[in-house]
Amino acid sequence: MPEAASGSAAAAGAICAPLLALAGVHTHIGPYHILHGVDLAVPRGGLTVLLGRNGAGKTTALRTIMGLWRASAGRIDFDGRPIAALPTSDIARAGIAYVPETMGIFSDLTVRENLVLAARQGAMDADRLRWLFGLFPAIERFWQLPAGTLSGGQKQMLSIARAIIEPRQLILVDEPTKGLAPAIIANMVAAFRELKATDTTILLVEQNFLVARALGDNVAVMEDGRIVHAGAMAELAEDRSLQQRLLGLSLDMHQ
Ligand SMILES: Nc1ncnc2c1ncn2[C@@H]1O[C@H](COP(=O)(O)OP(=O)(O)OP(=O)(O)O)[C@@H](O)[C@H]1O
Repeated sequence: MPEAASGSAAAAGAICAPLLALAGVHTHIGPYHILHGVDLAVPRGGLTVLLGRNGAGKTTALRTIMGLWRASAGRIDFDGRPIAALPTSDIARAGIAYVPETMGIFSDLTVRENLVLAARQGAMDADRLRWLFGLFPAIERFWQLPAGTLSGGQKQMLSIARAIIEPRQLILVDEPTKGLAPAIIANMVAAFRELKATDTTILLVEQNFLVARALGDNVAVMEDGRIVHAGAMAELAEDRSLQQRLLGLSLDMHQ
């Protein structure tokens, strides 16, 4: 192959390289072997949904990416750099934010204080804040109230706002719609759509298949600590027998 052609092929490969790639990742929690060789590629831009039944290992995968559990084997690359051995603080500094299912907000502090603490320099950019208020109006409305007084949906929105108070390359979000009323879920979907329109790549654990289908560009399905399916969301959304096989879903039940 002529040199110029092989150079441009390499350049194309670099452009298409996933933002986050897990290869053969195992995680043990104490004596328990939870992840059994996870291979997962999260493309740059867009939203990848991680689906799977309860206990499949989705939360463990997010926590392992974030360095909150240590991978016992395998490789995790973010933006072309190995991160599996880095402390969580360095992984966050590299540009990954994590919104745990437990949300991690401080109930006794005000909404404002929760956001100030999440900003790296302790100072919030005014334009960014205005954009966040547009995304989640409740944040502005309850600015001076203790976060503990917010509703479940508002707390969830605050926890996402904390993750994106500064631009991030990748956010990992664990079941943000769990237990929320349909109207609040619709707000959440709208906010994720807007977030998708920015440069942020999103890896979303989501059990609500309608939400997953509405937001996902790509999907990966976990079972027993492994990825058993990965591909375009459109393909899974159109294939009921694949849904049934992978997720035990009857889509009609979810509409
Ligand atoms: N701290 C822990 N100690 C022991 N086992 C754990 C711990 N955390 C998770 N597990 C086990 O690891 C497995 C995967 O759990 P994980 O929370 O990652 O699954 P999940 O797919 O996120 O499920 P869910 O939707 O129920 O949260 C489960 O069998 C769970 O019981």
